[in-house]
Order: sequence, then C-alpha cells, then structure tokens
Amino acid sequence: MAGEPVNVNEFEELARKVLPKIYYDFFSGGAEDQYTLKENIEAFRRITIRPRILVDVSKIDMSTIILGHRTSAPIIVAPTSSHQLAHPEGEVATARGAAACNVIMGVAFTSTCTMEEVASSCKAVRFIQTFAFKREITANMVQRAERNGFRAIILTVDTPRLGRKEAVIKNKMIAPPFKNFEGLISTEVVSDKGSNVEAYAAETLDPSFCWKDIAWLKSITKLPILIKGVLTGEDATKAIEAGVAGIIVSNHGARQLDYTPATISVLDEVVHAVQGKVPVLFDGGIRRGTDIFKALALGAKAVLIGRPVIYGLAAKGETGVKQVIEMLKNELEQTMALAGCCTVDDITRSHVFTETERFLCRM
Ligand SMILES: Cc1cc2nc3c(=O)[nH]c(=O)nc-3n(C[C@H](O)[C@H](O)[C@H](O)COP(=O)(O)O)c2cc1C
Ligand SMILES: CCCCC(=O)C(=O)O
Repeated sequence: MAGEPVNVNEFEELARKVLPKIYYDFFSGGAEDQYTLKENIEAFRRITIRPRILVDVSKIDMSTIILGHRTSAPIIVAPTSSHQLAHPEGEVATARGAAACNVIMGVAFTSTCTMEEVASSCKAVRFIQTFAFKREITANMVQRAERNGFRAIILTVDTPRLGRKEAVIKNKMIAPPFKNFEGLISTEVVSDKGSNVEAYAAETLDPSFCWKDIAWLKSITKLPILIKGVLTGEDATKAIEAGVAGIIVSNHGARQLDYTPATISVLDEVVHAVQGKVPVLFDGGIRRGTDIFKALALGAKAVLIGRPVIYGLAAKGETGVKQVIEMLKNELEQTMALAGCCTVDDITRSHVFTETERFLCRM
C-alpha cells in the first residue's frame, strides 16, 4: 500500500507491519476454524442498499442519543483488552481518540491502563465492560466505575470461559498485566499450558453466573446495564425481563463460540423480539460506513467498532484512532447522502435488501 490509508482495511495492513506477529495474531484472530470470523465480514457483502433519490441531502446530521448521551455519530468504541500491546499509551490514547471524535468509549476491565487512568485522561463518555467475574471482582469494579464517572456497565455474557483462539495458544502468548485486577487476584497468574491468557480467565471468571445474577448486579449499582453477547430473540426477551437498559448483539468479534452466525444476520430477529422496549446495539465486522448504514437499517441504535480501532491505535496511536473513527463517520455521511437519508432516524428497514429477501424474490 502506497501513501496514507484511505479506508480502515488499509489501517489493518499498517498495523500488521508494525506489530510483532504474536500480537497481530491476538488482535486479528478468532476462535477455532474462524468460520464466524469470516462470516461477520462476508454477511455484510450479501446485504444491498435500496437508496431513495431526489431527497434534499444538502445537510446530513449523523448525531444520535445513546442512553441519554448525545454523540456525533452512532459509533461506540468496542471494549477490547490489552491496548498497550498495540501502543505504549494503550487505552488512554484510545479514549482520547474517541473523545476527539465525540463518540462513546467502551473500556474493557481487562485493559492495560487502569480505569482510573483512562477516566482522568480525557472527557470521553465512558462505559466500563465487565465479564461474569467472581462477585468480589465485580463489586470492586462497580465501586470504581461509579467513583470515576463511568456512565454504564457493559456486561459481556458470552464468556463463561474463554474461547479457543488457536494462534494465541500456539504462540504461547503471555497476557500483559491487567492492572485493574491488582490487589484482587495474584498478578503472577501463570500456566504451564502455554498461553497464560486462559489462566487469567480461569482465575477471575464465574461460570455459574446466570440470569438471576443480573438482579444481584442491579442491586449493587445504579448504573444502566447493557448486556453484550445476545444472538437470539429468546435471550433478548429474557434480557428485557431481567431489566437491562440495552442489548448488544455480538459474537465477541468471533472470538468465543465458532459457528455462531454472523451478527448482522441475527439483528432482524433480535430487533423483532425487543419491540423497541430497549435500544439494540450491534457489533461484529463493521469495516465501512455502508456496514454501519446496514446495521442501522436493520434496527441498531448504534454500532461498536472493535479491531479497526485497535489497528488505528497500533499504526498511529491516538491520531490513528481518531482517523479510523473519522473515516467511518465520513463514509457513513456519504452513504446517507447517496441513499437519501438526512438523519439517522431516516434510515429504515426498507433501505436494505437482505439475502433472505433476495431468495424469497426468486421463488
Ligand atoms: C483483541 C480483542 C479483544 C477483545 N476483548 C474484549 C473484552 O475484553 N471484552 C469484551 O466484551 N469484548 C472483547 N472483544 C470483543 C469486542 O468488544 C467486539 O465485540 C468485537 O471486537 C467486534 O467485532 P470487530 O472486531 O469485527 O469490530 C475483543 C475483541 C478483540 C478483537
Ligand atoms: C482475559 C482477556 C479476555 C480478552 C477477550 O475478551 C478477548 O481476547 O476476546
């Protein structure tokens, strides 16, 4: 690739060049056969856009409100771990990039900078992401999130144990110190099985956590809870019954259970089950503004961006994060103008044509 990157896929190329292979493999990889990893991207290609013509598109407004927070676009930085493996400034640089673009920053509890360091680094609206950890870890996280001005809790529920990323296992990757755990678990978690990432997970996760435990989490915090990892209408209905403030359709960027469907192909089902009762957010495979448009058309309130942000961070630190988000924003703006949508609310279900619909048309 010659010159500056012109799309987020070219940022991946830059990142691949600067990162040690073992870290590039960690960031880019998925579980086992990586069927879902490919599908998350491919399924977007099978959805086409139904544009409307002769609409006054002289002004395009991408702004939206997510859990009461106005943001410049329906984009959230997905919580992803270990940013210092991509860049020495880690999550602090990512959060500053998000703040510069006025989008929400998702901070993983398995970050390499502490929650406190990220909180004091910039004014980005921040959500903290947690797993179904053992209760004493969750209770500690909640207190610190409230004290440090985090605005929501993202509870990731697709990880009762860690998915098998075979490249990580083969490379015997050693996890960086996850500083948020300091004082809570032994920071010297090591394993003779190769990668110690799994040892971390085994030490901290509570695989017995289930639906009733959401009531417990709600009882110890006033922060709204977003449940991340919903892939079926049945679970969306249960999540609403459990009282969550929002649902994130996600397969963890294809890093947990392989052979789950591409997230974009189950969005319709989840949105249908939710019936507008809570906002539905979406992640997995977003690489283009057209992908964001498709997710919004299928009913997502906003999308979370995982790997592209990490690639921006690896390539150029805070500036790279900002450039990746700006690129996606510019592409979404362009898509809205060419499809005849002036605001995000103008984007409707009838603006896309899915694979199923194409199939039915042929019958
Ligand atoms: C390197 C990496 C680390 C991740 N770490 C976490 C995490 O700690 N917690 C979590 O809920 N999701 C994690 N995810 C999943 C993301 O939040 C998100 O669901 C996924 O990356 C979206 O897909 P995309 O990368 O195609 O945008 C991680 C993803 C990647 C690529
Ligand atoms: C123990 C770290 C978990 C990070 C994670 O969720 C992922 O790599 O997908």
